[in-house]
Amino acid sequence: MAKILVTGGCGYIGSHTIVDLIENGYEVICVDNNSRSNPAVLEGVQKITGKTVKNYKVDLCNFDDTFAIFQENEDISGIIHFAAYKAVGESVEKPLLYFENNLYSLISLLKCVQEFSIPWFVFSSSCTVYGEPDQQMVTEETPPKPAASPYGYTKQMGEQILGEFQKASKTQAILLRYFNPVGAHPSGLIGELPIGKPQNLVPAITQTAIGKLPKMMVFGDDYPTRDGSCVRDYIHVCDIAHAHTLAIKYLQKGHNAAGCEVFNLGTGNGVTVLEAIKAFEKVSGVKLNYEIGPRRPGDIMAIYANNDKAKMRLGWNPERTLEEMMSTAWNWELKLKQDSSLHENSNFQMN
Ligand SMILES: NC(=O)c1ccc[n+]([C@@H]2O[C@H](COP(=O)([O-])OP(=O)(O)OC[C@H]3O[C@@H](n4cnc5c(N)ncnc54)[C@H](O)[C@@H]3O)[C@@H](O)[C@H]2O)c1
Ligand SMILES: O=c1ccn([C@@H]2O[C@H](COP(=O)(O)OP(=O)(O)O[C@H]3O[C@H](CO)[C@H](O)[C@H](O)[C@H]3O)[C@@H](O)[C@H]2O)c(=O)[nH]1
Repeated sequence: MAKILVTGGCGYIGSHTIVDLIENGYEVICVDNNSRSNPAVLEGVQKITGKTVKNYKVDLCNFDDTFAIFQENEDISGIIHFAAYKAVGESVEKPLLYFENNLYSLISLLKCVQEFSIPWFVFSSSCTVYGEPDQQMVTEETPPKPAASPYGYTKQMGEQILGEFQKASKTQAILLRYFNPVGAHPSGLIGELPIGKPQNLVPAITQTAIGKLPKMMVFGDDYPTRDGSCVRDYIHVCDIAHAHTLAIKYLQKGHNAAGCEVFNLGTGNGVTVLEAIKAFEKVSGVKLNYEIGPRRPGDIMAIYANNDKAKMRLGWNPERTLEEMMSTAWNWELKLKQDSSLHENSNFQMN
C-alpha cells in the first residue's frame, strides 16, 4: 500500500487522519516538530490502530532536515500537509511568525516534492479564505475575500503557491477547505489539545463544563440570525479525517483532471452558537455556565458549506451528528481529566 507522509500528524486533525489512513491500509510516516503538540498523541494512535507511527521531529522550515526525510523514504507517494500555526489572535499580534512558519514550511516541503517527484499533495486550507461572504452558503466557486487575519492570508497564499507550483509540475494537488472541525475520536484516546485558554467554541464549552474555566461567553446575540448568535458549520473531526483518505484515493485513481482541485469540507448545515450549547447540554446533562457578551472583533456573522462537490467527486458523506460531535468532545475532556500526561500540551507557551 502507498506510503503517505503526514505533516503536523501529532496535531488535532493530523492525528485523526493518521488513524483513518491506517484503517484504510495506508502506510504512514509523520513529521512534526511538536511546537504545538504533544508527541504522546501518537501513543493514542498506536492504541487505536495497533500500528506504531514513526515521527520525524523536524521543523519543516529547515529545508536540509526536511530533505533528509525524503532521502530516507524514497517511496513516499503522497503528502498531507497539516503543519501550520493556526491561532487567529496570535497571528494578528505576531504576523511575521505566521508568515514565516506557515509559508516557509510549505515552500521547503514543495521543494522536496519537486526534487523527489512526489505525485500527490493534499493541503489543509480553511473557510477563512471566503472572508465575510455575500451569501452564507459558500461553494468552491465563491470568490475569496480579503482574509480577516495574517493566519487567513497564509491559507490564501498557501492555496496560490500550490496552484502555481502545480501548474509547473507533475504533482497533483487537492486543497481542502475545512469549516469548523470539532469532536474527538470515539475511543477518547485522541482529541483536541488547545494551548492556553481556548479560543474556539467547543473546547470553551467542554472546559467550562468540567470546571477548568469558571464560565464562558457567547460573543454576541444581536446578529441578524435566527437566535441572534453566529452561524457556523461544525463538522466532526473523524469525518474531516476520512475526507483526506478519500482525497488520496482520488489522486491515486488519477481522477484529478484539473491538476489542483478545491473541496469544501462541512456538513452543509449552519448551527448557531446557542444551538451548539443546547446540543452540548442535552448530550452531557451539564448545565453550562455562560453569559452573553459583546461581539468578538473580526467574527463572521454566518457561513456554512455547500459540500456537493466533495460528496459527488470524492464520495464523501459526513455522517456524524451535532450530538456526536458534542458527546465525543465531552468524552475526550473527561478522559483528559484522568490522564495527566496529555496536559503537558496546555503548558506550552506560544512562541
Ligand atoms: N482546527 C481547525 O479549526 C482548522 C480549521 C481550518 C484549517 N485548519 C488547518 O488544519 C491544519 C491542522 O490543524 P490542527 O487543528 O490539527 O492544528 P494543530 O495545531 O493541532 O496541529 C498542527 C501541527 O503542526 C505542527 N507544526 C507547526 N509548525 C510546524 C513546523 N514548522 N514543522 C513541523 N511541524 C509543525 C504542530 O506542532 C502541530 O502538531 C492547520 O494547517 C490548520 O491551519 C484547522
Ligand atoms: O468562547 C467562545 C468561542 C467562540 N464563540 C463563538 O463561536 C463561533 C465559532 O467560533 P470559533 O472560534 O470556534 O470558530 P471560527 O469560525 O470563529 O474560527 C474558525 O474558523 C475560521 C474560519 O472562518 C478560521 O479557520 C479559524 O482558524 C477557526 O478557529 C463564533 O461565532 C464565536 O464568536 C463564542 O461565542 N464563545
